[in-house]
Amino acid sequence: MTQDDKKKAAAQAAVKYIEQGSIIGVGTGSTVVHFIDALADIRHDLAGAVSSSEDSTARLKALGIEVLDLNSVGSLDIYIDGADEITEHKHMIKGGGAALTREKIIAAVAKKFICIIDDSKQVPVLGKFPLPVEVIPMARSYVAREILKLGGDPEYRQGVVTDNGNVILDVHNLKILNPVELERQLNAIVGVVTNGLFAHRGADVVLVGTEQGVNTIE
Ligand SMILES: O=C(CO)[C@H](O)[C@H](O)COP(=O)(O)O
Repeated sequence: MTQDDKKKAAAQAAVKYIEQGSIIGVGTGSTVVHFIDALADIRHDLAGAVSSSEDSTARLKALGIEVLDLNSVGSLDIYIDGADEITEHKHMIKGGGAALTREKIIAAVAKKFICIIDDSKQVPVLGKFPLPVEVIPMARSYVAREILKLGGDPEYRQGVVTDNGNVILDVHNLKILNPVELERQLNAIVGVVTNGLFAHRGADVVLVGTEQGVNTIE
């Protein structure tokens, strides 16, 4: 079984959490692509979707699923998205696909966050995967210097502009023992839009694709 097979199995398992007539939040990434594909069978049961990226929006629309502005949605029952790393406490690093800010906004609104991953994403401590930080372009060098003071090694993700018109710094060499505090510290740097730590608002349910099938962590 490949890593992609495991992603697909986790993504398909998420469909059963969707209630008829609901509006769903949809993340970004290769695991979410499998999830959107799995929506084909139930697309007529959905009242619409809120999307975290232009890529997911295009895929949802191609299936005939209406994509709604988050501002027009009073509440959101469920958000489904992948992760780059996740701990047993359901704290995550996200943003490998540069969609972290919209992902974090939708996750904040949603009542339930379902994280879909293959088992390579499970880690004891966050930080091996470089932590993405979305930054206003003119603040890039200043933010990089502030991140150095926090003990991380920021690297400018060349050639990437987020859907919000900003840039990404990937922060290497962090051993993140207190993700809630680091999330707060990074967001307090002027010029940071948000960072890829999802600790203050972690996942509620994790669906893990493994060789043996899909494990559910509630
Ligand atoms: O946070 C994300 C995008 O910004 C993705 O959820 C994360 O990068 C995982 O991606 P994939 O499903 O391709 O492994």
